[in-house]
Amino acid sequence: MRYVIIGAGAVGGTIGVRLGEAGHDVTLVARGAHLDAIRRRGLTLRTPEGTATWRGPATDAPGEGPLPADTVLVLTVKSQDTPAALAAWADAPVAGGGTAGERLPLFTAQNGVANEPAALRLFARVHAVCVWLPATHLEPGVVVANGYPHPGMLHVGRYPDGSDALDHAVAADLTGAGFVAPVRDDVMRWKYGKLLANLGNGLQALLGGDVPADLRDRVRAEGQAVLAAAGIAHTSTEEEAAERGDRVGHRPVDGQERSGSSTWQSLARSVGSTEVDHLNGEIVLLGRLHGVPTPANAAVAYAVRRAARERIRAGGFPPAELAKMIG
Ligand SMILES: NC(=O)C1=CN([C@@H]2O[C@H](COP(=O)(O)OP(=O)(O)OC[C@H]3O[C@@H](n4cnc5c(N)ncnc54)[C@H](OP(=O)(O)O)[C@@H]3O)[C@@H](O)[C@H]2O)C=CC1
Ligand SMILES: CC(C)(CO)C(=O)C(=O)O
Repeated sequence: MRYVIIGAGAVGGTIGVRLGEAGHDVTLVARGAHLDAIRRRGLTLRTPEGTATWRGPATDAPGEGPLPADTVLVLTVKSQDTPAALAAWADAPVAGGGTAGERLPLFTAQNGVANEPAALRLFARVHAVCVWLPATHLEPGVVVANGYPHPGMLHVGRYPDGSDALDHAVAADLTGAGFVAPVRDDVMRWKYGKLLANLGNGLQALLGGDVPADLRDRVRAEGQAVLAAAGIAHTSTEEEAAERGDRVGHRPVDGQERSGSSTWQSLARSVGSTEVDHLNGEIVLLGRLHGVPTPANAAVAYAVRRAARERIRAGGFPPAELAKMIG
């Protein structure tokens, strides 16, 4: 199998470099200064165990020629970038006829739960990955992965449910590349559990440092109430933690702990958008559909959107204003 990693940032860069180091055929998809840096100097992955630099094909779009029929596409852009990335790759021709959307499998290794239905509009074969992988991408050409002793846990399964031989084959490749990669028949249950964990991302991005427990508990309690009202199954914090055990911890890299959540990193890099509408915003959407009020998640989503628009750097949003909004 050949892997095309669409969005070789923190998560995609870690997965791509580790698969490449394990001997797999990997192409990285990136854009802008990050793509330029990868083309010039390779992609450098810094981990608690040392630094590796991957040198191989990097692109920003499918080429003119057809994609090999054994290509596996792995989508690792932030959720707000999913529609454009899917559109760019769905109609790419595949060797032997047909398009990527018709023939190639697409694995969504992302947070949130809206990427899979979006992918299924354009790709017939969608697999979901629940990603526990603490990584950071702040500098072009460089990714830092703090996971230890494994770089991360990647639950793999068919969307919307079930699992097949390809899930097992991809999980085996990920395991060979150092990840903990269980195959799940109910991968979306894991992803909804992860969604609850990620409701703290926006708060962490706004305030920096550790999220105050009372604020984190408020957004999670709303999330739990909404999922219960919607009848959506999710893993519990205890089940998640037991599964990860001591396999997915983290350590400093070159003396530095991980700086902040993936949402924090979007503000820190001032990219102008964040994933918040697919995290806290997903709870707001489900709350509106099922008649459950979600004022705390709505306030966090609003504040993160404002911070991204006004390019307020991560951790710089006025805490008093936030506390007033959340109430
Ligand atoms: N970081 C983490 O520790 C974790 C992240 N996740 C999830 O993983 C997913 C990816 O997050 P993360 O790796 O942090 O994100 P990053 O921003 O680090 O990486 C995504 C990369 O994709 C690039 N990109 C976006 N759209 C395109 C496109 N159309 N073509 C080419 N490149 C593109 C981005 O470029 P640009 O910089 O220009 O936007 C960026 O370099 C998210 O859903 C996140 O929530 C899950 C667990 C942990
Ligand atoms: C939970 C965490 C921090 C790492 O897996 C994450 O999902 C994120 O930063 O988005």
